[in-house]
Formats: sequence, structure tokens, C-alpha cells
Amino acid sequence: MIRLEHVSKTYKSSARPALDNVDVEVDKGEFVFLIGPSGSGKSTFLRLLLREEIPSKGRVYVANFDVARMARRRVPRLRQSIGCVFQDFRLLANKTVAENVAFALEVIGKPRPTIKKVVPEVLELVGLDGKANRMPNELSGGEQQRVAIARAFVNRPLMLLADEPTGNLDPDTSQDIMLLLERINRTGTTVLMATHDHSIVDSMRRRVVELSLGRVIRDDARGVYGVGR
Ligand SMILES: Nc1ncnc2c1ncn2[C@@H]1O[C@H](COP(=O)(O)OP(=O)(O)OP(=O)(O)O)[C@@H](O)[C@H]1O
Repeated sequence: MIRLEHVSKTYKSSARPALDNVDVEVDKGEFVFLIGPSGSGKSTFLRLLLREEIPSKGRVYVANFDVARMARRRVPRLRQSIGCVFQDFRLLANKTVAENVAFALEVIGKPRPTIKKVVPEVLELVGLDGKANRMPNELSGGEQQRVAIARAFVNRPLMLLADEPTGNLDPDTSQDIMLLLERINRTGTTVLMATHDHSIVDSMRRRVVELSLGRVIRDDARGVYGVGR
């Protein structure tokens, strides 16, 4: 599903590589935490998968895409197969919950009857039935993140990339969001989540890939956040 082969990325303005000879393979349906201190390369890793950046060296494969080498016109197809969730939710403030989710389908040209059918289904899946007509500022942080997850998942992507999805949430709400991500993972969707949240990583005991200064320093099948620390 995801394969990085000898991937290095050095940004123009910096001497040290943000990623340094990284080899990682993630199979379909896996749930993987990407951890490491600030600046260790987690966001760069995710951006390479989306072709928001191109590696300086090495190859990046996502599904059947050779991401760094594919034609630019195919990039939207790649991005349609990847749902994204962020720390700051990134909802459209002037659209309702249902409109935010529908918008993700409108921009890829889904027919209106399909949209009318699947939006309520996905809102129910994320536990937001009854809130379809609320505006984002009428929701709690946890509810806003549920909308963002619904929007990311409504097109049934092959994988979900989550960059610090619980970073703005309290511990209980974070747990609820993790249960939801687990549920999405159980549908067969690969989940890759960058996080600093020790307690979540420790409680879930999933695969942990740890970066330090752009290198993979640990890859545990059922890891915790900090071994020997
Ligand atoms: N657009 C950019 N231009 C130059 N340097 C960058 C750019 N983006 C990231 N970097 C540098 O690359 C390194 C890795 O950054 P990255 O954002 O990938 O780390 P991170 O692990 O996601 O950090 P955080 O947890 O703070 O988000 C850092 O040294 C950072 O300063």
C-alpha cells in the first residue's frame, strides 16, 4: 500500500535532510503510528505520500502509483485515494456539517443522488447523525474532528493519513476519536497517524515507526511510545 525505498528529502533552505535514507513498507489494512520529536520528519513523510513534496533521492509508492515520477495530471487520482485529517480540523466555516462532507464529493464530480445518499450514512458512521445542519462553530472540538474524519472517509479512500488528529483535544475526546479511527481501520482502510500523544500510542499497541533527525530508528509491530525512556 505504501513503500518508501531509500528516501531522502533535503529542503532547499536547509543543510540537514528532513528524511535520511528511509525505508518503510506499510501493508493494506495496517494501522501505523509515526512518532518522533518535533522536526524529526513526520510531516515531510506524509507530504511525500501526497506528492506535496518530491524526494531528493529514492522512490515512493502509494497503492499503484510511483508517486515521485507520475505525471502531474494523475496527481488528483492519487489524492482521491488518500483521506487526510489534521490537528486543526480545516472545516469550511460557512458550510454546515453535511455541506462540508458533501463538498468533498462535489469537487470530484460525484452525482447529486449519490451525495444525498452517502453523506447521511457517513455522518451516522462517525456518530454525528442529528448534527447535519449545524455550523462548525456550533460543535465541540471532538465533533469538528468527526466531521473532518467523515469528510476524509466519505469517498472510501484506500488510506487515511492523520497528522496529530488529537493534538487539540482533551484525553477523553482523543480516546473517542481513536475508537473512530480504529473503526475506519476495521473497514480495511490503511491508517497512518503522526502523533506526539504518548498515552494513545501506549494504549493502542499498534505498529510504531519512530523517526529521529529524519531516520527511522525503530519499527515495532506492537509498540509503545517510549522504550527505555
Ligand atoms: N518547507 C520546508 N522548507 C525547509 N525546511 C523544512 C520545510 N518543512 C520542513 N522543514 C524542515 O525539515 C525538518 C523536518 O520537518 P517536519 O515538519 O517534517 O518534522 P515533524 O516531525 O513533522 O515536526 P512536527 O512534529 O513539529 O510537525 C525540520 O528540520 C524542518 O525545519
